Amino acid sequence: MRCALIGNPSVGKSLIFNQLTGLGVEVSNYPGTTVELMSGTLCFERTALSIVDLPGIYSIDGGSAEEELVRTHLLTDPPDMLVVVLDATRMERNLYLLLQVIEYAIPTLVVLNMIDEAAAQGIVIDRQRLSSLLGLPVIETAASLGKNIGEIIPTLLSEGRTTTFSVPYAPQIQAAVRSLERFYGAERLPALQALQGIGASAELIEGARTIAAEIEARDHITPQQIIAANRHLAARQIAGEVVGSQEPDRRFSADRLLTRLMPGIPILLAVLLSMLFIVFTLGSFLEEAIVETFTLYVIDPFMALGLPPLAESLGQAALLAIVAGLGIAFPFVLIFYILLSIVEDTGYLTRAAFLADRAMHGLGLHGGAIIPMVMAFGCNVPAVMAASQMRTGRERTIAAFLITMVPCSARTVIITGIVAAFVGIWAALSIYAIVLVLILITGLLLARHIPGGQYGMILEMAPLRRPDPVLVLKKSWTRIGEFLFIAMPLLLVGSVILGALDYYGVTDAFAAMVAPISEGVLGLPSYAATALLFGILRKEMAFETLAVLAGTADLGAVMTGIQLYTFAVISVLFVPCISTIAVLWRQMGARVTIAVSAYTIMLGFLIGALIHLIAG
Ligand SMILES: Nc1nc2c(ncn2[C@@H]2O[C@H](COP(=O)(O)OP(=O)(O)OP(=O)(O)O)[C@@H](O)[C@H]2O)c(=O)[nH]1
Ligand SMILES: [Mg+2]
Repeated sequence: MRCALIGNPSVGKSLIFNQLTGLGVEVSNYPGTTVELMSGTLCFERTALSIVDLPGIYSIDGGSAEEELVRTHLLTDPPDMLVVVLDATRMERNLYLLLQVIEYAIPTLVVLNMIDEAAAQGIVIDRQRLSSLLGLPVIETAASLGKNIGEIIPTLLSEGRTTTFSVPYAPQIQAAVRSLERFYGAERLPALQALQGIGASAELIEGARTIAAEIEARDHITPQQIIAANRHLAARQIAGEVVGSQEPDRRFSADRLLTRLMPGIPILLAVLLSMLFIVFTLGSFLEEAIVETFTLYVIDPFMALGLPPLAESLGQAALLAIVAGLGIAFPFVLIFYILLSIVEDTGYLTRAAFLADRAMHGLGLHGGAIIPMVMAFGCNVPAVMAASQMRTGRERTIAAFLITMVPCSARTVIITGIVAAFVGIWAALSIYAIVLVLILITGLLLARHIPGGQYGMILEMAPLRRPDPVLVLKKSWTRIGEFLFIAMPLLLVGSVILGALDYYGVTDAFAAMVAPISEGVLGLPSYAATALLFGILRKEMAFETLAVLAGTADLGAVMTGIQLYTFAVISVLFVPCISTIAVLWRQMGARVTIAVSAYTIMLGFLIGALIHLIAG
């Protein structure tokens, strides 16, 4: 099934197209932005629908490049259905085009866009009346607010039809059309076009020219001018019947503030930053409290039991997993989910997604991914869980890769504890820059190479409202349950396995085995490899283990700045921590988890080796 968007310049076609298909077409407040055919696909109730964004035109019978393009498209390769987009603030001019388009007899839906702008200007349109005059379905939208965009495709498919209206042309035009039909066996539309000097059949045009010359000689006006005048009159009459006025809508509309680039983007940034700040500070506070209490009352007493070494090792690994899960991931998960439920229930999430949509498309994601992506700076675990709600496997995979690369708070501990403390603040910031660039590159590459279409996101803009605290807590709790009861057991198992490997000396053997790499290729002391391995358990354990193995907390005394920098970059990049791996496995499956782990290991070592090569 193929459909096309058609309308005057700057009525919002491309904006609608973007929202329907998820493709980035130039949207600008400048007429004539779209000068070629853009097509995209949309999946609606299991049928694929291709949509073409036609360039904006004022008339379909003129000679400009765009007009010819649109006309040829409709004649030679007609879409199955048409969406005619009208600017509700300029009905007469827009109806003029509509009246021409309906002569092509393609099933049509009329979209009255910019309905928000019309309301602001005090213009009201009698939608029902318009619909019955034209014999076509009509819906009202505000593309810039995402309003009713979700109605377009369902209405088009269920109600799109050809019109019952025809422009009352002057008698001499009707007579001319009839004789062209009779003598040349032409259809009505080609006959009308031939009278205006356009069309594919030279014979028909020749015949029409003779008739046109007669009309002009008699009436001192060309058929082309008569046809245009008749259409203008019809457009004016319809507009006169359906357009009314009311008090301009001067109500304060929060939506207008939130969904425009200005001040929408600054507001979005402020919201994201404050969410991040809350997740960070409250999360770290809870984390510290939980970890300290747990160490004091559980781990220390356990170690004091003096169990046999194997039991002690495995027990310790299990306890470490509980600390990692409950003490570190849990506080972030909890706070993130409460905040997420709040932005969702207020309705702000859809506005944020709407604003971020275009930027995220470049990375193969949708606007909705903005919140998980940003919150991953707090902790990757809830971000991965949030991303597993995405609709297509392609998006979930891309999101899994990108989210697990985002430097979470534990990785920030490494960056600040190792690099900012011993190398310098600019060096620390440069690690963030490296990681962000890698995330961008990864996103761009994945978006190009992961198969599967990019589908549009249809956002239903629920009204803004105050969230209900009870509902927010309930929702957060259900989501947290997933983490506690599904990811935690996996985390425990993984950790115990790592503990056993350590007990049987596998980790030391590993360090010895990779010594040529860690020393030769990365320029790191051999114990650094063991520290990196422990970083899998809890990211910042890479830092703590390194200090233990180096025998001092003053890392600057035992390793060079470059070594510390390399170590930090690798531990930030390579393999997400075991909690993240556990949720990845649970939510996205083994393949994605293995792919993400392999990719990040490779990336970490590659960048580490590069740094050593350049600076070491
Ligand atoms: N207020 C308001 N502005 C809108 C609406 N829809 C689109 N716009 C704005 O109108 C401008 C034109 O939108 P486009 O989507 O580029 O229009 P177009 O029809 O593709 O234009 P051409 O490609 O030039 O034919 C942009 O600045 C949009 O943000 C709407 O419903 N309300
Ligand atoms: Mg456009």
